[in-house]
Amino acid sequence: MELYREAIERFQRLFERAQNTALAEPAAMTLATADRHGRPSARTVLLKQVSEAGLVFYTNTHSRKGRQLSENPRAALCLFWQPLLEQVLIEGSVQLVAAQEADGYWATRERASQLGAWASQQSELLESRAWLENRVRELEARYADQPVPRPPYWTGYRLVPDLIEFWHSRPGRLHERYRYWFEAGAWRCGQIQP
Ligand SMILES: Cc1cc2nc3c(=O)[nH]c(=O)nc-3n(C[C@H](O)[C@H](O)[C@H](O)COP(=O)(O)O)c2cc1C
Ligand SMILES: Cc1ncc(COP(=O)(O)O)c(C=O)c1O
Repeated sequence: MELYREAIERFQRLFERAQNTALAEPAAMTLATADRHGRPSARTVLLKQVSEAGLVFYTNTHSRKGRQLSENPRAALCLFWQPLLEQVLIEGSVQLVAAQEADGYWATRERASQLGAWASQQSELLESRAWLENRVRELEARYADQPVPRPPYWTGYRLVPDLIEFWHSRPGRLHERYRYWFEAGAWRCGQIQP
């Protein structure tokens, strides 16, 4: 676990550096999932928490990614912080966060985003923008003067890493790659050819 702790701390230090750049969304990460047949898909999500317990993002469990994760609870993340010329790849298994933890994060979200989570059946076909806007108006009326509760289908996922790779750009494409991975009951690490 010492190597794992080292990898997470290394990630946290890099993430802090990324947050001190001019990047608009340093927490943006590409999340790759696959369905039960192994057919992959990818999209951007925001990293909301990172610790030795894993990396947390929030989304709709009925979305395409949510359905894929229920069929196949493994995922991969890719973060590229251009001003730092640093890339991090993370792979692992994914689990739902505890309801209390999701409630805690939900409470910090902007009210408009909370209503948006109720309004949108994420990843389903949309008949028209007007329909969606009307739904938001209805929800505004329904929850007027009261907190917006967390929808049962909106929660967090925690990716528990079994591979973390740090990539740093170097001249001649001779990049530095340093990989930590879990194998046969132990964490290992080593450099990888560019
Ligand atoms: C910078 C950025 C951050 C995003 N963050 C999230 C997020 O944290 N959660 C989320 O559900 N969608 C987020 N999205 C939207 C997703 O990329 C995606 O469109 C949505 O989750 C539906 O994906 P799916 O149909 O593959 O499930 C973000 C998009 C961008 C461009
Ligand atoms: C649909 C959706 N859900 C969730 C998020 C991220 O969470 P939050 O809105 O709480 O920052 C985003 C960020 O872009 C998003 O587009």
